[in-house]
Amino acid sequence: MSTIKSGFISIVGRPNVGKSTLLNKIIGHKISIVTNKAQTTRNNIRGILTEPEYQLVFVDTPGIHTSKNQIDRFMNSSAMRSMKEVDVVVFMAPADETIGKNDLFILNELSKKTDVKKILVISKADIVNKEKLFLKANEWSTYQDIFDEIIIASSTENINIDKLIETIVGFLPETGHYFYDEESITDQPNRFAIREIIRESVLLKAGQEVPHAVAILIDELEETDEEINVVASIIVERKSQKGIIIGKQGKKISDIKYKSKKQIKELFDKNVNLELFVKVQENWRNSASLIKKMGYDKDKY
Ligand SMILES: Nc1nc2c(ncn2[C@@H]2O[C@H](COP(=O)(O)OP(=O)(O)OP(=O)(O)O)[C@@H](O)[C@H]2O)c(=O)[nH]1
Repeated sequence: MSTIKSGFISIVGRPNVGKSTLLNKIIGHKISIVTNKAQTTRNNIRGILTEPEYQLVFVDTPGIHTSKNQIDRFMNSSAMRSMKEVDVVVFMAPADETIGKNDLFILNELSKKTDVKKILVISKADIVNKEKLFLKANEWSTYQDIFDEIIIASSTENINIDKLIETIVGFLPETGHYFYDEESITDQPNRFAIREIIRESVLLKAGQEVPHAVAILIDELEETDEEINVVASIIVERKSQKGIIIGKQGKKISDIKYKSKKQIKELFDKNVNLELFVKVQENWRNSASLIKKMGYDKDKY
């Protein structure tokens, strides 16, 4: 039986090189955008591609993906950190532009990363002729040692996109599990976002005291034009953790509820009714490192 491969990927590069277009192409209709409001202290999840054999979780690298004055923001340490926390970095540079100082800056940073796989995508291959493409590939070959793979691709013409996906999958670890269950990311992005908000509130309010092995299950979710009704369970591994999350006279759980409600309200701009339960389920997932990998790093708080 084959083992599931899964991991985190970020797509980096100067503005306008085609990062969003590539991501949309890869994710297709499966895109599940979680708004910025839902994710304040860690990498944003931009989209997830789930297949029986693998799951690719694309995360935002703040300042590299969307910023106009990209280099300034790239310098900020959270962008640097987020590059460390992924398994694969896809660096994009367009076939029709010269290698600029911004590229060189990112290249220099990439060259220092030994713990991630790096793929160079020479993008927009469709807009230059073969001769120019050859010259461009040649130009980039100076930097080939930095990369584990170089792929010439076009998102709009669907050139080498499958090859890119295959390459990414090849670089991912065999984890044997998905990070996100498929149901929650395909047709129910709201459920996904709410779950993330609650999880974040739990970790902010009780993260120091409970190991980061907390799972959130949305038991009920009803949405009308005016309001959202949510019933959710916070799953912990041990009884003692349940006590910590509930807190003295229910103080902590009520803080968690208040914070979650506020954020869900902001996100959807509707009234929110939220019921939270804390349940113990031993060894629900025996992997604190997995949680850390998903960005719940207490060092960030
Ligand atoms: N011809 C061609 N155009 C492309 C391709 N990929 C992207 N583009 C175009 O390039 C422009 C920029 O693409 P985006 O995907 O927005 O680039 P980005 O890197 O996400 O840009 P920022 O959000 O500013 O960082 C758009 O006009 C796209 O249509 C491609 O493969 N071929």
